[in-house]
Amino acid sequence: MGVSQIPCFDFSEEALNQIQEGSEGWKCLSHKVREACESHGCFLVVYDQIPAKLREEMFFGLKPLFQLPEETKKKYTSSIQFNGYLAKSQRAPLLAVFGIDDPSKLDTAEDFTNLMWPDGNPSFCETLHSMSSKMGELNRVIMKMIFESFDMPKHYELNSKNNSCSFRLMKYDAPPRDSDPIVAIPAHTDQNTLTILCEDEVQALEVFYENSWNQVAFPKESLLVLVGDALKAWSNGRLHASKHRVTMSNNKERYSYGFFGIPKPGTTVEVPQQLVNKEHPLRYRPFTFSDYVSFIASHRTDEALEFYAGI
Ligand SMILES: O=C(O)CCC(=O)C(=O)O
Ligand SMILES: [Fe+2]
Repeated sequence: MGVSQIPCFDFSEEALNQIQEGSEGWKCLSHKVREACESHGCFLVVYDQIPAKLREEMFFGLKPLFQLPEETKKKYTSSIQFNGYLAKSQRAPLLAVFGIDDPSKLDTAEDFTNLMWPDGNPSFCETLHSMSSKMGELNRVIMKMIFESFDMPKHYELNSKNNSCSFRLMKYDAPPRDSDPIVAIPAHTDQNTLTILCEDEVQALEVFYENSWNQVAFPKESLLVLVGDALKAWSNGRLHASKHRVTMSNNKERYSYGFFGIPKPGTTVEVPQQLVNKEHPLRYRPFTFSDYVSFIASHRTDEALEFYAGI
């Protein structure tokens, strides 16, 4: 296991205030972000615009949520693939997940919390709504930087209209005492565009680069950003989709949550003409994102993107 040398960028309010969108400083940071997406497929951002109190409230709210009876949790279903309540499974034996449809919309957050707590839970509803809005804003800035680094700001406008999100809340049970480490989510790439993750104090997330697994050490107030298959495909394979997994090795439970940027149902993922040339011949055929996700649901395979859309 290597020591984490994941690129880390300062996205603090103070740092971002010094660079206006479109300025030289902004372009320079956009370029570094793109380089990290090409070399590692992931990077850390120090992001103080999520107050420490909001982070605490999020973790504080997750515990009672996952303690609800299984019948209650199962009531949360969704028409979007991999959203809804996903109980522990053979593939992920310690993990339970809520994949929630875009809770940065207040009514979606309310529908979810009213279903889980029939008397309502306005404080957790507000926490979920605020956290997903703040992570959504960070996603917007990073996507904008990536598109600008390719000198394609117009494509950002087009893509942002078709972008939605899924917010995932995750709980990993503690492995039995004295057990060997347990792979709680096997190695995978995310299918979506960009994922932004936050974990509690139990460090268990690993990313694969330079031929080895590296545990992610989150600096204070940081989040991990990962490139997914849809963004890799859009970039004609220039950006690298980060392979990652979760390995639980202590007798402690773990909570994490993440913002998953996803193209809206029916959106086509297509390599723009500007990214195809002699050096970079077309690598992926256009595909409908939701069809790709349905394909994965029935054919879990390594290199799914190459298999499904590779030319
Ligand atoms: O729990 C984590 O930190 C990672 C979860 C993850 O990789 C996923 O949900 O795709
Ligand atoms: Fe993942």
